[in-house]
Amino acid sequence: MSAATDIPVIAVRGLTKSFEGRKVVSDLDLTVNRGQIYGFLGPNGSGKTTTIRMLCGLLTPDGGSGTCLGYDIRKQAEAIKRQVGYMTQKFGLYEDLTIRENLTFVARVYGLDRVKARVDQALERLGLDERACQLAGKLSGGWKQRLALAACILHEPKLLLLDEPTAGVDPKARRDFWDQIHTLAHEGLTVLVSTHYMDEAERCHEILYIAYGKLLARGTVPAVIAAAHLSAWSVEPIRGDGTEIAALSRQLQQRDGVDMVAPFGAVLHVCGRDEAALDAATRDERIDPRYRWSRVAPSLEDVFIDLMGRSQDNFQ
Ligand SMILES: Nc1ncnc2c1ncn2[C@@H]1O[C@H](COP(=O)(O)OP(=O)(O)OP(=O)(O)O)[C@@H](O)[C@H]1O
Repeated sequence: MSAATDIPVIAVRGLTKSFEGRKVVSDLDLTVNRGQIYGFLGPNGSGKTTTIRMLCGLLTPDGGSGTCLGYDIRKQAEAIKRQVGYMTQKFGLYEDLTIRENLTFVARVYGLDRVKARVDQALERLGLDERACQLAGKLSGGWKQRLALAACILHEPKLLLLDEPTAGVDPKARRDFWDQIHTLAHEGLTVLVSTHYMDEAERCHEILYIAYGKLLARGTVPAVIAAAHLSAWSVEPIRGDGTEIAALSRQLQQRDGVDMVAPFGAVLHVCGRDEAALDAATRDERIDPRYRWSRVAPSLEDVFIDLMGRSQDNFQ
């Protein structure tokens, strides 16, 4: 049976997985549409990799059901694996083989047909053709990731599951990598990508924020920010050596009405879910001449820090 095109690429309900008696993914519902880029965000250990592995048939869920590419995630794992490109955090390339040799090797290991044509196409799609003869071991981190992505699309998957593909890669290379992801999405590929970088989150069509195994927020970046109902102030020290701002941060964290305090360089962001309570809680400090307080729009990072704090409270 082949996957129908009008149904969601991923449609799962109630996904649950425990390790050693501890729930790491809890009752997760997820629907993903074709040609879109979904960013999977959340603190370390929140269950992103586990979810990705359940979706592509590498791990069987303890509970829940659904389909990936039209195939049952419990019963048709092999069919799913054939149509999914999965890029793990660590790609095992052969350093003493060239880019082309690496791709040819991967194509042969997976028993693909038309090896040369597939490798040529992957090289071209990812702009690797001019470097095809370079040794993989001599590539920068960004180019290595691009090679890993090329290896993932050799079998022409319909869905890419990318697990922190740009961890440790410099900003320019990350931007280039994201341009590639967008090109692939334009060509019809659906992408679910986990990341810890806010700038990458902002390049997704939708983001999914997961903490302690629970999906806490999803939607476009503006929708996720709006749904958090956060009010925010930024606090800038006018004079002093910066030690006061650390003390101020500690003081404000204790106050009712202040839900989140986070430093961004020399500036402090102070947020609350109840605007009146936040304003009341910070009234005295806002007239302190050592600081300049300005009302700001909450950033995605503010929202994530707040969500993380809240989920931690629920978890403990
Ligand atoms: N095979 C396993 N056996 C036991 N525990 C596991 C196993 N795989 C994952 N875990 C645990 O499950 C939790 C969730 O891990 P997971 O890798 O899914 O999180 P993550 O959100 O991808 O984290 P990160 O952002 O650090 O990659 C972690 O506490 C991890 O230690």
